[in-house]
Amino acid sequence: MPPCLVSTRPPSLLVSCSASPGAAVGVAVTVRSPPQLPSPSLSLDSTTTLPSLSCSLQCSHFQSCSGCTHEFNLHRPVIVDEATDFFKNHGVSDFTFDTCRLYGWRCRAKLAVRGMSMSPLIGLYQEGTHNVADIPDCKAHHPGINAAVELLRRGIKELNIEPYDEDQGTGDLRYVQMAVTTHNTSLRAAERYRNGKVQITLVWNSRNEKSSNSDKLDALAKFLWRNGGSWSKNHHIHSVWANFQTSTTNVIFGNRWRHLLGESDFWEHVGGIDISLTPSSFGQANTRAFDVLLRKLQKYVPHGASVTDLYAGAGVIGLSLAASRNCRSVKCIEINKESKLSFEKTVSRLPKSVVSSISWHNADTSIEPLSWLVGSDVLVVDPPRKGLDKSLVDALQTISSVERKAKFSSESSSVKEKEEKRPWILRARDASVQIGSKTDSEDSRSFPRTLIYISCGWESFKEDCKSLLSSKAWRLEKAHGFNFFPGTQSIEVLAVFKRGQAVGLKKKKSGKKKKKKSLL
Ligand SMILES: C[S@@+](CC[C@H](N)C(=O)[O-])C[C@H]1O[C@@H](n2cnc3c(N)ncnc32)[C@H](O)[C@@H]1O
Repeated sequence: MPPCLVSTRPPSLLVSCSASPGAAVGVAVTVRSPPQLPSPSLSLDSTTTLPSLSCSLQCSHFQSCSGCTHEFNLHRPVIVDEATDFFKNHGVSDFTFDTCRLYGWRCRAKLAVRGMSMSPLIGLYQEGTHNVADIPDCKAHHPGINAAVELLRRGIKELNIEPYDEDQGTGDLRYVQMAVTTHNTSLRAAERYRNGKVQITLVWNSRNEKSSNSDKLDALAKFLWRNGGSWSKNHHIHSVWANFQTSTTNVIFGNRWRHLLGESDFWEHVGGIDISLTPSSFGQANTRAFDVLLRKLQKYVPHGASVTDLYAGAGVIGLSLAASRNCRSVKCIEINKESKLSFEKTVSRLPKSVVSSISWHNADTSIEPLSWLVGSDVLVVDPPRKGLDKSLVDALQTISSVERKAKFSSESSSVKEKEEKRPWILRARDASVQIGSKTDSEDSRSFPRTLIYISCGWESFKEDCKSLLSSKAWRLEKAHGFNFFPGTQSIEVLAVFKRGQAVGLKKKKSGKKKKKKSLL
């Protein structure tokens, strides 16, 4: 842990990290017991080093903006205590928590644009309203995002761009998506993060680039590029895109995307590989924390394993495993067809040494989930905040009995009969990409023995976890937390489940003494 300095901020005794928001530090903390707060009677001067931390946000937008809900102890959200207890109660007493970067961590942001052209508001909705809080000094944003927002603000004013009016459905600019790439190999590694470049997507209130206000879009894109693009003195813009949206719903993006200026390809480097992300595909907001998570995850996947990656987005997790663990096969399943292009580009940059059979399928995980699992050793799931689809939980709960039946039926019937009785046999699907030859050794009777659950929704994770454990089909083996969203009570969890029950639990009936010993 880094040393802490006592803040001079009255009236309560506050302790703040020695790292300033601009320093954007990364710290790894293993949580074993809650940190001790200093006793109120302790007399401290402004340089006293304490054994505990209370890193504070110090953001002028706190409370008016809904992005951050917690101002203090950024390094250790309160929910970590709950998570530690939860995992302990379920047999994992060595839950760890990586605090990662506390400030400037957000590399992807979707911001609403409202107000007037002379005084635009660019930020998040205030809690429970559709009033936009302007957040030019956001402490969570990568500094490149704040710089790009300021440039955009200037452009809106100078070019008389009309922010969107939700009530009337009028105006030009509805939202902006900012995504930072820190992957600049011409810089020394230590300088790359700080010098990240921003891909700006302007969500334009028109059907397409031929609409009546398209001249304004063109002018705004050129303004951004002239003042922040590769030829400008202050190069911090990577590229400018447009998305066209006229719907009156709250859906941010429409279906039409156009690359306007700058580089069309956007690359980042995480989990040991170069990844491509189009503005339309899912990307993790906290790039560095995601990298820490991926490197931890890799250790739980045996070399040469065959992996299914459900809720795969552009396949970043699966492809990082293909490269780091030399997987026999990697199968990625994702509902958003827009992620396919990013997946293909990422594959094109995988090291030549990767010989895995790799495929990406545009499909809904909740439909016949078992069909995706057959023949895999390891299943990785990374669902949205609401957690796993019910049909997938049901399938995972019954996986052992299905496997037993499949083995029994294959021993006692002909091949043809077997296939008719096995609805989970992998069916050919549309919109799939296959790279490398298909593995012919896929055992159609076996299912994953390891399940790696990555979660950004603590409440739904707890429910899914309890369902999996109650079925006795799975046991929890390891759990780690990551500070993906400092300033909030959300954490990212990586939980590793193994098939079957722990030896100690199976022997439950054979006496108290024995049970205690084997559970330790
Ligand atoms: C939290 S993101 C994870 C993406 C990816 N693992 C990554 O880290 O980049 C969840 C993904 O699940 C996808 N998704 C949501 N529901 C799905 C479903 N029923 N079937 C397949 N994919 C789904 C979303 O489109 C999104 O890309």
